Amino acid sequence: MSERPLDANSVAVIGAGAFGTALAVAALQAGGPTPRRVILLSRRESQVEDFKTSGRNEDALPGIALPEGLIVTAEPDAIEQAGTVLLAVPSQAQGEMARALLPLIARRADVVVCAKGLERETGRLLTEVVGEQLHRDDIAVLSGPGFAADIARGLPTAMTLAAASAEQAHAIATRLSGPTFRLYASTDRVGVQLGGALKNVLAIACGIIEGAGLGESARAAMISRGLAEMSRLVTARGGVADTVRGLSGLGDLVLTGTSHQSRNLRYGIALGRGGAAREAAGRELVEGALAASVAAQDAAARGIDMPITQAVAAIIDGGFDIRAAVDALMSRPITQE
Ligand SMILES: NC(=O)c1ccc[n+]([C@@H]2O[C@H](COP(=O)([O-])OP(=O)(O)OC[C@H]3O[C@@H](n4cnc5c(N)ncnc54)[C@H](O)[C@@H]3O)[C@@H](O)[C@H]2O)c1
Ligand SMILES: O=P(O)(O)OC[C@H](O)CO
Repeated sequence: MSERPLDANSVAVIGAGAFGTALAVAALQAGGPTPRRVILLSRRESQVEDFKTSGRNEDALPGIALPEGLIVTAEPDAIEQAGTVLLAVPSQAQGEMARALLPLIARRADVVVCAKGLERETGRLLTEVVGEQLHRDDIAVLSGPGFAADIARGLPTAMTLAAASAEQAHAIATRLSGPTFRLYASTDRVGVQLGGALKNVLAIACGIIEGAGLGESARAAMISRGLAEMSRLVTARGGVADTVRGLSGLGDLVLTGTSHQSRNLRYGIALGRGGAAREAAGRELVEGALAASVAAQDAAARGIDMPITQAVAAIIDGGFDIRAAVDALMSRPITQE
């Protein structure tokens, strides 16, 4: 890690996809009257050139003009003095990205995971994966309901920032909150991350229900019972059950499970209409399709009942068709709510 002095007013966003670009816009606006230095690190020089000529990131956020003052670069050295580092690459790239940037990230910088998922091979939380690479145990996480396009357009959005201590969570949340982007502080990194990973799986289930024409009552049942599953895994992994009722659980599940802006929902709709799992995602990132099987395996290993997550995983793996999955869910023994 870099020993250089920190610039507390500087924010580096790693990954110039939809969410990274939106967070860079929010971070710039969060500065208020104090000029902020916000660096958006892309891995593609062509994207940097496009931004310089058009003032947009047309690949990631089509039609949205980005504010002046944003520094978009493909030069990793540019992040060296950043006081806050937001890792906005997909879940499975978080560890490798942290390893690559280790020499550049300042030792005292706040590092924030901004992806929703679990490590595919192990089921570990992304804060653990990144922490291992950076030799730290104080990696924070940002999660909750917020579409990148809404955030970048300046529509009102609220999300959760969870960190190892209440002081750190409050400091980062305050630093990144602005006129239209509001962060709530939490110390439940387990609950917040499991909420983000599992709501994607449950949004796929909502999509399957919609695509297969199973009705809105089924979707409401799925959201409630999905939340119950989420709560069981959160508790078993040492998180706080109440967290699932907040922005990172219920809030994000309602958003992702009902809005056609969601890639996870659209993927589920394609599956529900009979599409093959391999083709349903197209070229889009569908985090829930990666998280479903690892969450299902984790639940099974812990002896936790997560029938919806298990059904989604089995449908994606081709082990279950939708009719069989519905029959299996509806014929389970009657239990207490
Ligand atoms: N898009 C949203 O509305 C939104 C909102 C909240 C959270 N998220 C989360 O943010 C994460 C990123 O999503 P996104 O929507 O920005 O995706 P995206 O596909 O728009 O962008 C991903 C970016 O990461 C880069 N990237 C991909 N693989 C990489 C690798 N191996 N190494 C380095 N860079 C790599 C890509 O070039 C791209 O710029 C996901 O975990 C998602 O769940 C997204
Ligand atoms: O497009 P999705 O399904 O990845 O959802 C984006 C965000 O996670 C919504 O909060």
